Amino acid sequence: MYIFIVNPIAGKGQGLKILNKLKKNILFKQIPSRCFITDYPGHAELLARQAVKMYPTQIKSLIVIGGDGTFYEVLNGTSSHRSVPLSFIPAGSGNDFARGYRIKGNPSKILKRIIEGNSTLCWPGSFTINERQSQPPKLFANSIGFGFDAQIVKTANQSKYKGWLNKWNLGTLTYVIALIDVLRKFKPKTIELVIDGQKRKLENVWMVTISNHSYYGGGMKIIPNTKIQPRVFPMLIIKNISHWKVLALFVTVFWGGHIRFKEVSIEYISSLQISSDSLIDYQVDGQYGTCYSCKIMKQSTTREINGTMSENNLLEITS
Ligand SMILES: Nc1ncnc2c1ncn2[C@@H]1O[C@H](COP(=O)(O)OP(=O)(O)OP(=O)(O)O)[C@@H](O)[C@H]1O
Repeated sequence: MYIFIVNPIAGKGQGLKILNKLKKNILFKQIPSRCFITDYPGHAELLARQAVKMYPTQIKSLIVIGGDGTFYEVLNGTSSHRSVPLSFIPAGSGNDFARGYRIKGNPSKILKRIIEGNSTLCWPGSFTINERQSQPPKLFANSIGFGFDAQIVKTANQSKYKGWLNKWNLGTLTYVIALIDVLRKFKPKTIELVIDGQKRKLENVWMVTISNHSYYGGGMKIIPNTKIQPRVFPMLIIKNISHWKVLALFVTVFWGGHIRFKEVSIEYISSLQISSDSLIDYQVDGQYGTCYSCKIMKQSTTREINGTMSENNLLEITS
């Protein structure tokens, strides 16, 4: 059984268009399938949870047609059924997950690879906001970021120009405009970090971002040449930098040149706790929120991602 969870409004209506096209595809007609359409934000998580309960052993792949936000919801909705393979047919405006996991080609080609069983392993990150111990940690597939990038996501998501630019396939420009807007008023923070058990207090911090793969904000190479690894992920910190230099730095993010700036550091870690006396803005897989503290861990359990270009092509095992 192939389960499709479709966000009809992803990419300004691309989600539904792709599903309707796929329904005419001969391969689609040959496979046992059920399609579920999301009606509201958060619905994909609920649908995914219900689908894995309804078909506990029969799901060959749970296929998301949508953007990174929908994939994030499905990843979390299936977190207690990690043996269920996931697939992603990108229909969103950003599609960083597809870039990071080399899910390329048109939807029919991706569906063919899904059915053929081409797959890659993914180790999602987990995070807990404000140490809410009563709630289980949530998962992220792409990145979690605190500070400047979170404010950019908030501004971009609330903007009127996002929808308009997405229509013209200019999703990345949304983030560039939002960046300039946020830059004018942004104030760096003092934060406390506990990195793999080691405490650090950092002043004048612009952003702290952890990413499971290289891409971010609709194609920016935030941590270039990231190898997806089972036990660690890269953390990027930007601090002690002038407003003007941030602008120059973000121009170079598109080819990964920003990592040469002395204000940028990258280290590979497996756990991080971040806290501050005042509210910290965060974004997780493009969804915005605020917190006083957050605990992030690299998950040791895998998810199988179907429809990628070749098996384990991204993997570098570290011991
Ligand atoms: N029927 C719906 N109406 C309104 N919002 C919805 C609906 N279905 C899903 N959503 C919400 O839409 C948001 C955006 O979806 P998604 O991320 O899939 O697309 P996108 O923003 O176009 O792509 P990307 O995240 O890759 O830029 C998600 O947070 C999701 O919860």
